[in-house]
Amino acid sequence: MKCGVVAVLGAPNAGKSTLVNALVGQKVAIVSPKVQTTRTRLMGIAIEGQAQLLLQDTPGIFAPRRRLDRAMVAAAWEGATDADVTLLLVDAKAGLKGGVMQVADALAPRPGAKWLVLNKVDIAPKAALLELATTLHAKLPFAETFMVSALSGDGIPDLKTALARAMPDGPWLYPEDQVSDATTRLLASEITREQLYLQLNAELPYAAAVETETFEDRKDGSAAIRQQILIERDTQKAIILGARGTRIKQIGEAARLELERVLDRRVHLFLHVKVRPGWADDRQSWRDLGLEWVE
Ligand SMILES: Nc1nc2c(ncn2[C@@H]2O[C@H](COP(=O)(O)OP(=O)(O)OP(=O)(O)O)[C@@H](O)[C@H]2O)c(=O)[nH]1
Repeated sequence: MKCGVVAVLGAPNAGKSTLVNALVGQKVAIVSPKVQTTRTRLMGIAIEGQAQLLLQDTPGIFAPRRRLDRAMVAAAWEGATDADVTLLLVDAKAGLKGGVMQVADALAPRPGAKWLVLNKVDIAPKAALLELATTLHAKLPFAETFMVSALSGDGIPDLKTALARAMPDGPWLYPEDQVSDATTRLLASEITREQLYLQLNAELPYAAAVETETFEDRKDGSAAIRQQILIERDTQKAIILGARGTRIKQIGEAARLELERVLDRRVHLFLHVKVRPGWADDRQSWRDLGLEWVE
């Protein structure tokens, strides 16, 4: 038996969550076209032959400003500390944009094997791939290089096989059927948060948090889930609710359908929007949300 940790690092929007989902073979991390969607540290668990891969999905690395942003950066590096293999995931279409070189610099002194994974080959021009790989290899001696599309699954089986081979010998740390270390409650919060990112414009999703208050198993096999959407101001509440509540209804409906797909059961979802000024700077709010506080 083999078991080890794979950290996935990269600039915001490189496709880290999409890659973890592709390797696990099902959705464990939420994905959106907006940067810095990933807020909590999450581990996806994949199995390949005799090997169990513990995949550390990390928030995108960028220059931290707010406390919440600093927490994300801290979580990213923590995820990479004990990794047997660290993947530097690069959006091949965006190339070196978005701070890729800074991530590579910071990665250099870290222990463990470092592999380069160029993602989004489905939309990146072929010529750019080779050039990008050459530039990054000049910067850091990566032991392996892969070209994949986390979205279409192209190249993913090869990467997974290679990762399995690189894992150290040892017993599996999680049961065979476990796909992530997130609680069902946290997953439920994340799925609603994903809809906020997909359905709300501009900065609003970044000012919001989702807390699952109750998760009730009903006799008929369905789940009743009550969640609070925390935001900072009344004006934001009006936007999330929409005219006659149409927006929140759409958010709830889409989140419910996704929850039913992921949990494989019927779901009743009750959303409540609550204004909590300054929640992002409040220690107790963080604890309620399952986030680790950073000074
Ligand atoms: N065309 C294409 N799009 C991709 C691919 N992988 C990811 N994406 C898209 O890129 C966007 C960002 O993907 P995420 O997986 O959320 O990226 P992330 O690196 O986790 O982002 P952060 O949360 O900002 O750290 C989403 O719209 C994905 O659908 C790919 O292989 N091809």
